[in-house]
Amino acid sequence: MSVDLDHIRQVMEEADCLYNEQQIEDAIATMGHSITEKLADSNPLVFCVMNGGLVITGKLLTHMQFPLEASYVHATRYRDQLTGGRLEWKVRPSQSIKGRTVLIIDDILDEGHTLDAIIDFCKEEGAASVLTAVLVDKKHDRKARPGLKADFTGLEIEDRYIFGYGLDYQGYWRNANGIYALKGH
Ligand SMILES: O=P(O)(O)OC[C@H]1O[C@H](OP(=O)(O)OP(=O)(O)O)[C@H](O)[C@@H]1O
Ligand SMILES: Nc1nc2[nH]cnc2c(=O)[nH]1
Repeated sequence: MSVDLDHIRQVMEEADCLYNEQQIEDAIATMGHSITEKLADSNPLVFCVMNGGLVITGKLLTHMQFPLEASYVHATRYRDQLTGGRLEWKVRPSQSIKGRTVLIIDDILDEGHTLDAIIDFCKEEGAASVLTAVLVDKKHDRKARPGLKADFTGLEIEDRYIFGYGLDYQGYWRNANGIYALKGH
């Protein structure tokens, strides 16, 4: 499918900036501090959830100055759409997680089906403990489980379709250096 780059540019021009770069960087530093307090002595295995977790994971890792192993998993359920579908695993963890402390990092906890499925998988594989960190938590009452929260959350966000800092609009603008809401959504 060909992409209309004029449309992609127009989406950015019309979007509302909900958090700017400084606000996000401050939130990431605070998350890094909290994670360090909790996990510094646990030799964790840290998984980035591709693709959206790419930016937050890279930035967060530099605030985690203790021994850890970093890797990635790839799971998707939106596939360039504005609403989620069935979770598709593209890459499962490649190393053994049995007995390990696992930290899963993603860009957003929206309904939470993605994180829930990854948590379940890690537990089934015998992880000693599974913790989660997300840059943004979307405020609404459609969570996969009532009260579902990540262990570490950077920012709360209103119930709109957002992009930037790893989050995409039709595969674009993951590189935007702020968090933006799509006009009209
Ligand atoms: O809480 P949920 O409602 O499950 O949604 C959150 C997930 O949706 C996005 O992934 P997406 O499936 O769009 O893939 P991507 O990371 O490649 O953008 C995002 O990166 C999270 O992983
Ligand atoms: N880009 C993007 N991906 C999502 N995945 C789940 N919710 C969202 C959202 O608001 N924006």
